[in-house]
Amino acid sequence: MTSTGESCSYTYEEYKETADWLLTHAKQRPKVAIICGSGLGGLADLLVEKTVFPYAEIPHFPQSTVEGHDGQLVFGELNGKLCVCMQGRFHFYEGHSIAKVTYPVRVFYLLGVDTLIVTNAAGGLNPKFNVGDIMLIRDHINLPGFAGINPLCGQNDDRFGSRFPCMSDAYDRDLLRLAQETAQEQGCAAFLQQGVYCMLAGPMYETVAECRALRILGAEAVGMSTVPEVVLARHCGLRVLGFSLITNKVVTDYESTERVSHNEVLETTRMRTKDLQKLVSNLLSKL
Ligand SMILES: O=P(O)(O)O[C@H]1O[C@H](CO)[C@@H](O)[C@H]1O
Ligand SMILES: Nc1nc2[nH]cnc2c(=O)[nH]1
Repeated sequence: MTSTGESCSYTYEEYKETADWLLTHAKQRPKVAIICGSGLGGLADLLVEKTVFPYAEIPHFPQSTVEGHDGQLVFGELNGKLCVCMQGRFHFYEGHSIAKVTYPVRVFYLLGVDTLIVTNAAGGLNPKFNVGDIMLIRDHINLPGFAGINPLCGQNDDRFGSRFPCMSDAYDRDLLRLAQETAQEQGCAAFLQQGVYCMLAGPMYETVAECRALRILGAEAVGMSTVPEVVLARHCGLRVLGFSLITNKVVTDYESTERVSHNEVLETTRMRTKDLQKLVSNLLSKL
């Protein structure tokens, strides 16, 4: 890893060393990678024939520091599909560089993964959304990217992807359709939404004025993750499907007495995690 001032990047060889270590130690060769959001790591517990690697044991792997993110990589089978699950993701606000936050994505690519499923906990900006809704991510707004915090900044490595990747197709339309169909079949269409996720660096939640501004920008859910991983996944050609669990409604009114907290966020994930797990698991059987 090289680090100059605020920027930091990994070499191709470092990603390769991690991938080769995992290929040596794991029996499975997954095609699907799943990143579990805050309080949503239970999905990885459903895998069978598991091989579990605490992040601390994996060469070059970063460490999780946030409650609700366990910090282990789980290989196994879910509903007939070989998967690798990140039980705990990395966030920029934890002090990780953006290269660290996204490190696992290139490792997944080198493992032979072709599809990335991302999940997160997010605040609902769209007034039609309810707490407990599952929002399929149709698109995102990379707000830190507007300010130059982007995992693709720096020298491009053509072995991963091109200098100027397209992002107008960031979220795979076929996978979105499949997720909708699956939700209909399992009877959870009533709380399924679709919308635009906006990433802010965090770790503070938003002010009233910020929430109002985000709505004007077209954001429908807000969180502190996901976008960097998706950008890097698209750079190396992975198909992406994303789910935001709406854990709270953002405050857009100065008279409101509601105060969001991470406890509230984790409580909502507990209420809806089984539905989300079922949705991902049912969908996997169709891939
Ligand atoms: O995006 P995930 O990791 O699911 O978690 C979301 O919830 C946490 C805040 O409660 C932040 O980490 C935010 O990004
Ligand atoms: N930024 C942000 N992240 C969240 N994660 C869960 N809820 C929220 C929220 O309201 N705002």
